[in-house]
Amino acid sequence: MSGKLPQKKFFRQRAHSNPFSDHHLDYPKSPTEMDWSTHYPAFVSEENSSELSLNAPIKQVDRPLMKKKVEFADLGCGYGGLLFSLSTLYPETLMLGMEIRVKVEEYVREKIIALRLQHPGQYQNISIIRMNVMKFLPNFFEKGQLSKMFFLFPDPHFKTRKHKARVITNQLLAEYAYVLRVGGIIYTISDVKDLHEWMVKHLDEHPLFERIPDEEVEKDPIIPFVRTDTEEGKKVERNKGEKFLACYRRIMNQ
Ligand SMILES: C[S@@+](CC[C@H](N)C(=O)[O-])C[C@H]1O[C@@H](n2cnc3c(N)ncnc32)[C@H](O)[C@@H]1O
Repeated sequence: MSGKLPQKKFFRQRAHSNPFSDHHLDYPKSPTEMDWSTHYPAFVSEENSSELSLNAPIKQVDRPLMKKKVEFADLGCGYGGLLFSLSTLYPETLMLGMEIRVKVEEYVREKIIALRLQHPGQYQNISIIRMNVMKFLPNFFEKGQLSKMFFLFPDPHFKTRKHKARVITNQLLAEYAYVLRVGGIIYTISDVKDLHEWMVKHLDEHPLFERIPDEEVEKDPIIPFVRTDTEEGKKVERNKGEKFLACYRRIMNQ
């Protein structure tokens, strides 16, 4: 491994991947079966070595214990701009990008490896998984595990018959509410007003989310990165497009 950053031009893939087709994705049967040690080797717990020491009682260790659990999830992370920015800002928080396109996932994975080599000790807290966020989320995360979920410039799926492929729907919100802890935040942003209004409508209607007032949202230190640090956000900036932001807090069951 040279530590050379991957070039995006070799990892291009057509913009849309059908979330309903069979992608032959690997996913754990449940969160306890997920091995995070290969994703975040610097966060593997020292307790594993004592488990394996000669004097320790013999015990089946399926997968290494981790010091931390993933807390931030970027759903449909694309080329990973947000992860790379937040990584050094919150070095002790584990973050995961989730992306359905093979080449795009490969690009982010290679970039993480290269950055870890270039900057020893850094970028250890970010990783990526190729997955369909519409299908297997509760297989990866326990109830209330996540503190932040990002839906940044999701695919708009303009046509009415394609709306079911949007990543915010009533059914999916129930899953997001399950993996997001009470007090956790969903961040949504889009340059497509119709999609923004669709996300706001669904989140407003859901009993487990409440909208965070704009004045409060603007005080959140993550917001500038949400607006400008993803590849899509940069593209909208270049084209002088408008960006519509809406953030929601997970609330308790009434
Ligand atoms: C318009 S791009 C935005 C990427 C990134 N969030 C950004 O702001 O640059 C939407 C991304 O979501 C991914 N995506 C769409 N549906 C998905 C799904 N069901 N599961 C995982 N990723 C998905 C697409 O492959 C694409 O990379």
